Amino acid sequence: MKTIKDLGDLRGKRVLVRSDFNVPLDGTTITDDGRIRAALPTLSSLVEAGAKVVVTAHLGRPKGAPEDKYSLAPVAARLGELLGAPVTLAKDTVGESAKATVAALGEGEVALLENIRFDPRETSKDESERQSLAADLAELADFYVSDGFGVVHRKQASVYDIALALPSAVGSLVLKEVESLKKATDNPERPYVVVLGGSKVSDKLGVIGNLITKADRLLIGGGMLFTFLAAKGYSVGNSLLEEDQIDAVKGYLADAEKAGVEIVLPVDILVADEFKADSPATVVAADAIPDGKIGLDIGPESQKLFASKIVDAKTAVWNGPAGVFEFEAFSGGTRAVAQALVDATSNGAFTIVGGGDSAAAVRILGFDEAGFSHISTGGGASLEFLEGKSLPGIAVLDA
Ligand SMILES: Nc1ncnc2c1ncn2[C@@H]1O[C@H](COP(=O)(O)OP(=O)(O)O)[C@@H](O)[C@H]1O
Ligand SMILES: O=C(OP(=O)(O)O)[C@H](O)COP(=O)(O)O
Repeated sequence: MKTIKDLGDLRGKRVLVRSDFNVPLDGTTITDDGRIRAALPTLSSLVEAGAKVVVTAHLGRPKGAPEDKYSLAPVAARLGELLGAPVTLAKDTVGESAKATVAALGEGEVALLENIRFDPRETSKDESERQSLAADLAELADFYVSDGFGVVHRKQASVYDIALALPSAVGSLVLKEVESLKKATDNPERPYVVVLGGSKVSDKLGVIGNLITKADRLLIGGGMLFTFLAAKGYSVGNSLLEEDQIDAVKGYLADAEKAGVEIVLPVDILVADEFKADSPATVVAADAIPDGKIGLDIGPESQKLFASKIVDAKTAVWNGPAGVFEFEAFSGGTRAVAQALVDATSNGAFTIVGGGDSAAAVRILGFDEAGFSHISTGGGASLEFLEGKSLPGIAVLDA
């Protein structure tokens, strides 16, 4: 893979960088800027080299059309603060505003294109549509740098197709991530424990089949645990449930048993009447979630159980908060998992936290980042890497 240095003298050249700026927001306030900070080494090195830096990124999952709540405006403002120089936000992705913004860039200046997922071609399954967006992006730049580690598992126009349309290089964040994650894939020390949670259930259930062949123990929390409880025949009230995945989960449970891999499920759940910060919380047994209730966190017994299954790990990977940690009353499970990982790290384990929200949770809940061996900016991306899958946004750079 070419690095930025291999691109030669970049002074005055337009360099398009794909970053992952999918940060958590409360309205227009960024609640954790970790992903923006993680992008700084690459962006600063391009600024120092005198390049005209054009950044493309997404925020959330808009439906292929502009939506104010998914505007990258808060990101442009924060990026400007962190770089110490204003970052112009183009009003569109590859249209007139983007062209004018790029044309006005001076050497060492940075501009951000509006949310690339406002263009339906970005996530299209139709290759020719993606290629047409990549061609539009390519007109805005001389070189492409892939630095959005959190999206390298997506075969999307600004991640994959663009790398075939411009001379390309890998950014320093992607390189750093790959180096750290390799430590968990090349002969991981055992026990190897994987903790899963979060809300991207259908995405992340898919990794379990492969992880069963690699890990010794899988702990299931967050939104995905309810599909497991349903697979065991329990009712889950109004909790997050992927009904069409129940059979697949039954298969994972059977495969894990055959392979001697332990699947640890919560024994109690913190439920509420509504998905709200102030909805009163009650603890119920995992096999007795009442109708109408929503599971928003793992319960106190499960927190102890999870901690005991994490502390003796020699390699531990965690993706996906154990509960809705953004609501204080439902942050206990996530806190317990994070603390157990910190304890495992001090016992000598190699520990990885991955994912936009999981990494944000660690910082928002006040944990010292130094308590973990590696905090990855990618959740789905790091899981797919650990599964041993080829990641399109990285593989394409070797093409
Ligand atoms: N029981 C639950 N029900 C609904 N959402 C949940 C539950 N547990 C955790 N979550 C949510 O999962 C979100 C993060 O999921 P995800 O995007 O998959 O993680 P990451 O960004 O770390 O990869 C958080 O916003 C959290 O509130
Ligand atoms: O937040 C992200 O991934 P993550 O939640 O797996 O860490 C990335 O920005 C990818 O977003 P996507 O899962 O909508 O493609």
